[in-house]
Parts: sequence; structure tokens; C-alpha cells
Amino acid sequence: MRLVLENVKKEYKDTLLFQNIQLRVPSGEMVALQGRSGVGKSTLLNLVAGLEKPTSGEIQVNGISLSGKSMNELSSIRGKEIGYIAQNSPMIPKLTALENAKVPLWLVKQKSDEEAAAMQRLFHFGDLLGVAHLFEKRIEKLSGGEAQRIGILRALVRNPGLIVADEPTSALDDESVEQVIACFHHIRSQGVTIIVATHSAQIATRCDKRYRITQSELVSVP
Ligand SMILES: Nc1ncnc2c1ncn2[C@@H]1O[C@H](COP(=O)(O)OP(=O)(O)OP(=O)(O)O)[C@@H](O)[C@H]1O
Repeated sequence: MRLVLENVKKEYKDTLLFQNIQLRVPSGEMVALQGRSGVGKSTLLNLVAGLEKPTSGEIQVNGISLSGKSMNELSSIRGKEIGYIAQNSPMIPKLTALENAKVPLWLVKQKSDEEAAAMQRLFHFGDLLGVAHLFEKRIEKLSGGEAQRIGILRALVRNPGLIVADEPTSALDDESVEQVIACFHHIRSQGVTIIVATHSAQIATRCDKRYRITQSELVSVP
């Protein structure tokens, strides 16, 4: 799924966060978004996921412009097309890990073959991420790193064409980070586009391209 940002600017009140953002990510490309703390990486990802609106400029996801859409319409686009991974994905404590990963399936009535395909995905990616053996445990009994990987799984359950990931490995050891990279590389080979904000060189160096927000502009990292 293609992602295009055209001349995107974001300011809060009178404070400019970034401007002149131009970005083209073709289907099946994995890109890293880097930059010092506070430069606006999370904000840029929120714009791409339709969680916030830019001050000006245009964002297209798979040819669909997010401009002029209501928050409800954006929520519907996000549900169908985008898997959003937050740094700390909010979970429902009393439910099991598997039930938490299945939450996005509650939002839309699933046909039985869709439900079966989603379950297959959950077990496949659960294995890749090393958390399938935890599925029946209550999420509140999991460690921070285990819960973070369940958050990744939840973003994948509806088979989105675009993954927007905000520091998805902040709680993980190097070996678990490798599992996340393997999982991302697997979905990338199926044409899924991935944009990931990260401070981790381990992830950034394994992306197809790297970009950095610096002095309120987006620059390509060679
Ligand atoms: N709703 C808001 N109103 C005003 N300022 C905001 C709002 N949201 C974010 N900011 C400010 O915008 C700046 C960028 O925040 P953002 O979370 O996007 O940075 P970041 O690059 O993701 O940082 P980190 O690497 O620490 O996660 C911060 O100074 C933050 O305080």
C-alpha cells in the first residue's frame, strides 16, 4: 500500500513542529523515522494514521486522501487499511493475551472464513514474535516486553496494508527485537508498507530507507 505525504506542516498554537514534509513510500517498503526526542516523530505518525490532522498539506494512503475527512471517516479508514502500533498499547487487563490481540475483530462482523484466516495469522505471527505460548495467559500477568509484542500482533490481526509503528520495540531485548524485524520483513514481502519511528539502530539499519526529522524538516539519511 502506497503512502504519500505532500508538503505537510504541523504546528501547535504558534509553535512550528515540522514543515515541507515530502515523503513517498511505495508498497512493500519499510522505512525508519528517526530524530531526537521531541522533534515530532509520534506526531507525524499520528497524522499518517489519521489520529490528528496536519496544519496544512496532504496525506494519501493507498490513493485515498485523508484531507477533509471527519474523525469518524478517518477512524473507518484506519480500521480497514492501517495497523497502528503504539509504544504502550492499551490492553484490557482481565482478558487473555489472545483475546486482547483479537479486539480489532470485534469492531467489524467477521465471516467465518475471515475469522479463520485471522486466527491463522495470529498463531503464525505469534510464533514469529515468540509469544504464541502466552496466548492463554491474562495480559496483566505478562511482562512489559511480552505485552508490547501482543500489541504488535493486535495491529496485524486485520491484515492491514500499512503498518504505522511508534517505538514498537522500546521494551524489548535484542533477541526479541530480531523477532519483530523478522515479522516486519515477512509482511513486507507480502506488500505491506511499514513506517516505524525508532531510536533503535538495530531496527533502523534493517529498513529499506531512513529519514530523520531535523530542524523541522524531513531529510533522507544516506
Ligand atoms: N497536543 C499537543 N499540543 C501541544 N504540543 C504538543 C501536542 N502533542 C505533542 N506536542 C509537542 O510536540 C513535540 C513533539 O512531540 P512528539 O511526541 O511528536 O515527539 P517525538 O519525536 O515522538 O519524541 P520521542 O522520541 O520523545 O517520543 C513535543 O514538544 C510535544 O510536547
